[in-house]
Amino acid sequence: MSRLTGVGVSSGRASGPVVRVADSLPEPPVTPAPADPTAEAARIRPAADAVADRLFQRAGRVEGDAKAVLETTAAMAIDPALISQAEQLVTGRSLPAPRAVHEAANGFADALREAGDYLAERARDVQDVRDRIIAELSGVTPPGIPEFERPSVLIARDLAPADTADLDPDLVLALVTEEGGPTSHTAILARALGIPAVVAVRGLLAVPDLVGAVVDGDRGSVETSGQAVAVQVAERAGVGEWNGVGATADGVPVKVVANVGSAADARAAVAADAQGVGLFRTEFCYLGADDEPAIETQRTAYHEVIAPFAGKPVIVRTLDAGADKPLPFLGMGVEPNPALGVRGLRVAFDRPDVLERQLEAIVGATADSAAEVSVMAPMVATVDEAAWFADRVRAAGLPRAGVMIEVPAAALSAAEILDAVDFVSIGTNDLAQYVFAADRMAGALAQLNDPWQPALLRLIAKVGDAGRELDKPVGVCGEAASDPLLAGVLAGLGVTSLSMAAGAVPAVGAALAKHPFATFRQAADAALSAPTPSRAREAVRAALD
Ligand SMILES: C=C(OP(=O)(O)O)C(=O)O
Ligand SMILES: [Mg+2]
Repeated sequence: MSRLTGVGVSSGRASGPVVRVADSLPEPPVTPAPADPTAEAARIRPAADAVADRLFQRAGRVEGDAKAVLETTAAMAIDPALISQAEQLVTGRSLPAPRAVHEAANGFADALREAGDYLAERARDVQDVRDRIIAELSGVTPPGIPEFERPSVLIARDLAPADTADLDPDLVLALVTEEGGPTSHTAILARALGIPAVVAVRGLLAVPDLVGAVVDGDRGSVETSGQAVAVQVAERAGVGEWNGVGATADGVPVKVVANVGSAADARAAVAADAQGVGLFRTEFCYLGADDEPAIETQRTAYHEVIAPFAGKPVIVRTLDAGADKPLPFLGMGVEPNPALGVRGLRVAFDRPDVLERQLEAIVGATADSAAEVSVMAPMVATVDEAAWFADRVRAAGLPRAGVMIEVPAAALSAAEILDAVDFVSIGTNDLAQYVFAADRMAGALAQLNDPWQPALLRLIAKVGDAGRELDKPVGVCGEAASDPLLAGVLAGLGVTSLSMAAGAVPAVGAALAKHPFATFRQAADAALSAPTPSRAREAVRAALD
């Protein structure tokens, strides 16, 4: 046995035989040039249609988040822009169809990667669609998860949502990936299934004769073996039952709400019984647009997302763009250090007109729905910025204004900021990045971006204390909220709502219902005084056992 380490992103221990997900297809060659480029180009659309049909068929057999994931991937496969670009590469540059799809899709994936953060993770989905269409064109089996014959540990470079959407949880003992980080799809999926997972395990795929593995999601370790390893499931968290009302066992309310970015996400959130929306990322409405979308276009797009939540809270986040998530119409130059540059609310200081038009569209979408809409700003650093934003929101006629706490300075001024706004929501993805000076997308720094880092939890505690003092809501809408073991800790730290991908909603709701509030307070104290993330996890497990 040899021991590898990575970042534990879902608790528990399990061991068993290994099933390895095939890597991406090899890069298709640039030659030979097709004899009839028009006929070659005409092969692309039917291949994309066939891929989409299969994904839609799979979507028809499942519900909720899995359905939304498969439908979104299917829609990506038949994206007219992707298909027509690939067709043009065949007719214009005489590339074989598989190569043309490869290049066109890579262009899209690069644009998403440049868009940074959350959108960068979508690049993986485009690659997945690319490989499916290429496999269809080439008549080979698409890469992805092979059929499981028995319960196994799934090993992969990284996992795409469409690979795993309809995975049978009874057959997957644990997930281990060489790439990915605490906010990756693998992490979200494993927590939703209640199975252990370790990501960013460097050297995993280079292990020769990997037959069995022992996975420890708490310690972030994987023992690999060339021999068969018996199936054993120790401390599998399981998902448990949830009645749809977020509360501790003794009835202290902690709202369990969803992160959404599209109408499909909103449908998945409703299907998962989310109590509302804690983060609506509106960037999607602007993506790929050369010009700023008209107010009416925005209003319609927002309405589609907000409307399903009649009588429920929906927090709409204003545009989170900048040099790291560039939008052509903002005309922002290249910055040497974009994560620290003019991004989020900072863009609105230069372009208040863009914010004003967005607020007008949100007011319209709110009027068209029966949801309880609030608005919040990303990337706020000071009390003055928070007050500036709240003034504009109220002047636009919206009843509730909040800000995200994702810059350490804002966490340290939480009480003063909460005084100026109606609520705050902690963005743990960025807060971790800025507290540890560690790019959230850098796999090599995944351990620093672990939300169990005690230094991060101490900052969250400061914000929770401020919320209690001022009796105002404090949410968490970063990926930390989707970890069921961490959920109770966050509640104990004073967090009053947790917002996450729809798939994580039932597991988090069930975890909150397992213990009374006082137990979560004790667990939170134990996590705060732990020296390392793995010791924090162990201490919390002990407190909750
Ligand atoms: C929720 C967050 O915002 P985003 O992931 O969109 O940057 C965060 O930073 O935690
Ligand atoms: Mg953020």
